[in-house]
Amino acid sequence: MPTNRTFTMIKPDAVADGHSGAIIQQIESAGYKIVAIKKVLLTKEQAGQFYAIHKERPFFESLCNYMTSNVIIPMVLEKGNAVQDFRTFIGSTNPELAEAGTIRKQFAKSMEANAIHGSDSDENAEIEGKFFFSEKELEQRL
Ligand SMILES: Nc1ncnc2c1ncn2[C@@H]1O[C@H](COP(=O)(O)OP(=O)(O)OP(=O)(O)O)[C@@H](O)[C@H]1O
Repeated sequence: MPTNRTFTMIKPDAVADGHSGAIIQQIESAGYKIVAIKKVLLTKEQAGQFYAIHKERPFFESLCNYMTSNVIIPMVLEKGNAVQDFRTFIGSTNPELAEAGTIRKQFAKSMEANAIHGSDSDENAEIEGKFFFSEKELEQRL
């Protein structure tokens, strides 16, 4: 059964460029409630763990370097049909292909530095949320 939560993180480029406030405002305006939020500087090891599924890909090392280049802002969000709707809301991984008005169309710089992450399934949303937040932090009722 689909849950109503997804996991996102504002990536280092968007934080460094001062876009985190605008992105959070758009997320809230689109109807997502913020269940949990923090600011984190990942270690290389943590970035490698988070993106372990990509470890054989040619961009893996560069991705881990990028993800540790500045702080990120991980969040757990709540809304009906959260996972699928949020993927549409942020737009394509490649910003050149992202629809007008999406977060990536507005703020992404490249395929790698693409401003924001969104979980691709309910199962991954739960795993990724627990990567950054304790059970207690995720208990919040909105
Ligand atoms: N070909 C590539 N070159 C460089 N970086 C890439 C490439 N493909 C993916 N990435 C980076 O790895 C991340 C994870 O890739 P994935 O295919 O899971 O994309 P996604 O599901 O759209 O992104 P995310 O999981 O961050 O929401 C991308 O968001 C991007 O930062």
